[in-house]
Amino acid sequence: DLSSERAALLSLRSSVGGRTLFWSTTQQNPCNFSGVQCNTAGNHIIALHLPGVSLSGQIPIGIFSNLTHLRTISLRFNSLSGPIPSDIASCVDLRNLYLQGNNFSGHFPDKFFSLHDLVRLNLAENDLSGEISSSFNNFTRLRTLYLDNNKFSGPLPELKFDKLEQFNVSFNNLNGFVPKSLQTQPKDVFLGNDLHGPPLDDVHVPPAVSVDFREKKRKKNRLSGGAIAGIVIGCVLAVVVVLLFVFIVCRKRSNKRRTNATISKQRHAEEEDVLGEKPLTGDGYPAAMPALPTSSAAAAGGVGDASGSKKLVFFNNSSTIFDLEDLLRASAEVLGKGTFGTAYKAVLEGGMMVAVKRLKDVSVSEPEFREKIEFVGAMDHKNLVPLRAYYYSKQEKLLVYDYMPMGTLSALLHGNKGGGRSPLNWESRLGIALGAARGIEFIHSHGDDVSHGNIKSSNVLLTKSLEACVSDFGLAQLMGPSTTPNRVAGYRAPEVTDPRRVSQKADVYSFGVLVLELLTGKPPTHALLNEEGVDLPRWVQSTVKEEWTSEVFDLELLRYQNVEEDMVQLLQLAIDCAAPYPDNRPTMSEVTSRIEELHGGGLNPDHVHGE
Ligand SMILES: Nc1ncnc2c1ncn2[C@@H]1O[C@H](COP(=O)(O)OP(=O)(O)OP(=O)(O)O)[C@@H](O)[C@H]1O
Repeated sequence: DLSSERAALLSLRSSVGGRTLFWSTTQQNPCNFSGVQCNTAGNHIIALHLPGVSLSGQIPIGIFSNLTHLRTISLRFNSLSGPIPSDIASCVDLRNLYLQGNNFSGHFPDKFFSLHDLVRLNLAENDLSGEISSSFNNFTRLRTLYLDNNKFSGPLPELKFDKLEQFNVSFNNLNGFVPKSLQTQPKDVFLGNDLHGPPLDDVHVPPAVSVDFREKKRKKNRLSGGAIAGIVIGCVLAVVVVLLFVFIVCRKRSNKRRTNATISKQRHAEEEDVLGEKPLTGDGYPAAMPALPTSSAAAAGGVGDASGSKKLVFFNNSSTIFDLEDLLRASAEVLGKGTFGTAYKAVLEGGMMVAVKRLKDVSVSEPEFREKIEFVGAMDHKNLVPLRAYYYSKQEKLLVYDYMPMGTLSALLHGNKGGGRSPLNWESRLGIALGAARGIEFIHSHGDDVSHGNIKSSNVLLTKSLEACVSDFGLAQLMGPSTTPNRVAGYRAPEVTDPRRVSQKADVYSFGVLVLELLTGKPPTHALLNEEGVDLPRWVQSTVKEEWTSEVFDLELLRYQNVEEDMVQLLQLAIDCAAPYPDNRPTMSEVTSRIEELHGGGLNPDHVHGE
């Protein structure tokens, strides 16, 4: 008897913000609906979950007319009997109705056809009877329609749902032909009826067609003489280029060895840590870029251009040029220590701000470093943090990025939730997901083997207008095998064993976890210092199962009306991205276009402001 459990229910309800009446499926006590009364607080409940809790008997009339804000009703796998309560029709916002696995009988109530927002309807495994009405077409947003294993009879009407994803009418007493609109469904969903026509009848393919097809395929696979010649010439040229490169590198090395022999002593004395490790001040910040070298010290070693002086090397896309001395004169503060070294914010004399990353443990040779960093610097996209310049000397490797004033997504999501922090609204979160997706897609567009390798919320930085920019691209490949990125455990795809070799599909997995983090407001395992976090993909899967409900979403998001459907779609995309098998994950360009659809189609300015 639920009324005797009221205290437990109340405490459960308050733990989820007073909006969800949730009865755990592990609840063993048999209970029924007699004596359940809803007070005014009940009016705010938006989801009623009572799956598999041995509810039996008929649901008394009037329960649902007191719960008119319900969006989800789940009474699956109980022993409820009698007609489907018609007062469910008073829940005008209803999206999900799961009554599967009970003994409901009688007709599907006509009153329900006014529930225009219904998205998931699961009536499978009951004793429902009567004809399937063409009024089901009123559910224009329907994605799931499960009517299987009932006693529905008569013909199947034309059912046209633009967004239908799940459909099943098998094992009823239906007869006649499968209507045209449903002929694209798989055979299984119609079995166990007296139905005819495609897809139930096999379609015979004449052999001539398949022969033609094979012939075409063979032709397609054959290479023309010109193409073969092109490939041979290309290969020869590639070999010549490689040999030339090896020759130049060898010559350079032998020259360098000779020069080193004469000046090495003097250089070793002078060449020093450009920045030096200066002790931090009491509040954790040094007053300026530590240990500024004089220009003569700077000139003593390192990069060496034609004139022999140390220089910052700028990339083409940089509009503002400053030199190493300007940078070293700048006032600076530590932004944080990452896997690859320490990041500083430097304010140059004119007021320009840059973020300087001082790399440690670079394992690759100088030419390899330059080649890799030039590749990174050439990446120019509005959703990547621009790498403006780099500096290379034996002792010191610096990377100069644009400074991103709003900091990281991680800090914004999990930073101080107390006063002074403005919550991220739905529009911003969707925009951030889209920006990050576009940035990663751009990286992937440079070749099948080009990936980011370290996607996480602390590597997504934000502009003042909350535009997302992905950072740290290409750094993992510069480091030795002992450098393992910090706090990535929760983001790393299960198949990744070497953090320096992360496939594009593994980036997609990490991106999926990042989107789950955006939607749930929860950090994944070990994403934050000293915090456990959760295995986000598993947690979301276990909470959501088949029931698309609001419970997984960040409480801050629940205040936004009418975007739940979009949130559910983004959640589904994130779950797809975090599929355990890489082949089941979408590509980044598929991901981007799915988010673009939501961004373009779903966002109504009226919906993004709170209640
Ligand atoms: N371009 C930037 N603009 C503003 N802040 C930045 C910038 N780059 C880094 N930061 C800040 O510096 C901190 C340290 O960054 P860094 O990239 O070195 O480490 P991380 O992202 O925390 O970890 P990892 O190195 O494993 O990716 C970040 O948390 C961020 O707050």
